[in-house]
Amino acid sequence: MIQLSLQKHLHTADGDLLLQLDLALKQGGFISLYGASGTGKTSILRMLAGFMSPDSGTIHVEGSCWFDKNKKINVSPQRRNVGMVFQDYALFPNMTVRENIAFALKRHDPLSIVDELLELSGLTNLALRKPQGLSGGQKQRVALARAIAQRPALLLLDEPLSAIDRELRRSLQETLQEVHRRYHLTTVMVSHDVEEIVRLSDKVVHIANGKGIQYDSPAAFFELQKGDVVDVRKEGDKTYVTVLVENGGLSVGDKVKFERE
Ligand SMILES: Nc1ncnc2c1ncn2[C@@H]1O[C@H](COP(=O)(O)OP(=O)(O)OP(=O)(O)O)[C@@H](O)[C@H]1O
Repeated sequence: MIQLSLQKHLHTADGDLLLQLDLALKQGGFISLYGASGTGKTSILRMLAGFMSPDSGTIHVEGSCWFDKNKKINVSPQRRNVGMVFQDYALFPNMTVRENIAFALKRHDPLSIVDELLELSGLTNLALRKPQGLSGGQKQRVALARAIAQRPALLLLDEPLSAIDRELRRSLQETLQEVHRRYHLTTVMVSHDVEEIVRLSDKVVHIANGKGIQYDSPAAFFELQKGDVVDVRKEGDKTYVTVLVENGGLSVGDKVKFERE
């Protein structure tokens, strides 16, 4: 269980904003943060990772306290056991794909984990390449595999797929789904993409006016029903339409499926 109660004054372009967030996230859950630009979504991830200090509040992750303002506890980012994937994949340029992933292993971890992740991410044939020889989507797969290799208590994804074109994004979403199914990593993702949120997450938190409101069904939050168009996107001369074909909405995977026409 992950429990947070955070308060932070943000200095936004429109003046000061008090961000207040109370959240409980069950182990293995996948939650998405959704909201307009500048509402503090990335700041929430940074506070979870330890790169930004809340003004007050607490963060507890699976029984350990990472932050408690009153008790003056603020565990460093290195000791928080967080995996992160951001839009700009920060890979080590001088290491191969395999080495980039292996770098995240803990000391006694078997190297077979790297092979498993290479296979899961469709990177086996690229294992010996350096990052400069990879496409954006492939680099993002490496970043994801590396984040998973450390088997973090919390996986933080900040619009990890937004710089990637439609086709690749779809296949990366499938990889993310598979990762989540296999490793049960508690995941918090920032996304503006309704389709992505409904497909991947089991809860959504809408951040607006400094407050976060949690909804148990992303499909219901977006007021989607069977047959509704979730997303229309033009890419080159093709138009992709995503439709919700089953209304159930409480979880992704078996219950919510998508089709393209
Ligand atoms: N350390 C800080 N202290 C106070 N305010 C900050 C700090 N860091 C960032 N901010 C401000 O917080 C606001 C929210 O930024 P943040 O990146 O969290 O929003 P966001 O919801 O992720 O936006 P986007 O969707 O555009 O990525 C911004 O106006 C930013 O300038």
